[in-house]
Amino acid sequence: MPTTSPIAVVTGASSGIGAVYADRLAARGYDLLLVARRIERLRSLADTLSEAHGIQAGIIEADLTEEKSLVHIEELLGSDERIALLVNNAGNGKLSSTGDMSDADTASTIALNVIAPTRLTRAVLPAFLKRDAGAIINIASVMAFHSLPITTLYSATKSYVLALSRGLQGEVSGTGVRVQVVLPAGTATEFYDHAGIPLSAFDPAAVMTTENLVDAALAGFDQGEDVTLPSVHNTELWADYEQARAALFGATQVGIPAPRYLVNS
Ligand SMILES: NC(=O)C1=CN([C@@H]2O[C@H](COP(=O)(O)OP(=O)(O)OC[C@H]3O[C@@H](n4cnc5c(N)ncnc54)[C@H](OP(=O)(O)O)[C@@H]3O)[C@@H](O)[C@H]2O)C=CC1
Ligand SMILES: N[C@@H](C=O)C(=O)O
Repeated sequence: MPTTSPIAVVTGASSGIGAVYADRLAARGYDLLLVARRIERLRSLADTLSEAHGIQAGIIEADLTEEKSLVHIEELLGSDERIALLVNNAGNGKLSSTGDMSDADTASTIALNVIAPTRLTRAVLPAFLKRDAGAIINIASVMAFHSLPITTLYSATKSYVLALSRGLQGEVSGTGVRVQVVLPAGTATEFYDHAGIPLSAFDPAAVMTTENLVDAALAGFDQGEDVTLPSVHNTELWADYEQARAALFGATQVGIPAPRYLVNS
């Protein structure tokens, strides 16, 4: 039976953070469009959630590093007026030095973590702005502002997601459209099955359960946060970071070289 419930599109919904987002959004009454490559997982999750929450759950088998998949999802995002929320969650990352990464892994991580959320955001934003309603949740990472020798490329892609989200927040300011960027720290998911370093290598005390992560991220969304750091207890740290960032930017706008660089004049 056709419904008028809002639809949440969740990429990377076949496991981990995306699968929990799907459950929580279903519990909030969203119909779902679940996107990933493992169709059997999507089908099982969709059946479970529609049964448990009485919602309609659609599934789309898509490799978001492939053009034809992106075009298909873009067309949906731009045309289905029931779509009210896009969760750009799908992502991967090999934890290795840049030189040790294969060309295929390098391309895959940039395509999935950078190109896909950009394309899907650009597909849905005009419709959200036209309706003056809608929300985009981008899943970045704390690695967006911290690089290690084994996370260089991954950190760069997540830094892009953070910067993209912050810029979008400025673009939609004053409208009914919201953009939230979530920066999880280590979270117990299958991410590490493909990352090259097992989850067991991390301090368990520093790793959050997926349920706690998503529940905290949605609490941040409900509180109207633009930037949500689920594991950071001291909110002043982000405020200080942003204040320092703005001050540094202001200090760049002087038009003359700093004295320490006038060494040959
Ligand atoms: N786990 C952690 O410690 C942290 C994770 N994150 C981020 O959280 C997000 C979710 O990751 P997480 O849940 O941890 O890991 P998972 O590996 O459990 O989930 C990744 C999801 O992305 C999907 N995906 C992977 N490749 C593709 C592709 N080519 N096309 C479409 N979908 C794809 C996977 O589905 P399928 O394989 O079926 O396609 C899966 O559903 C990622 O963006 C990650 O960077 C951020 C900080 C910490
Ligand atoms: N996925 C994790 C890799 O280090 C993270 O983003 O924290």
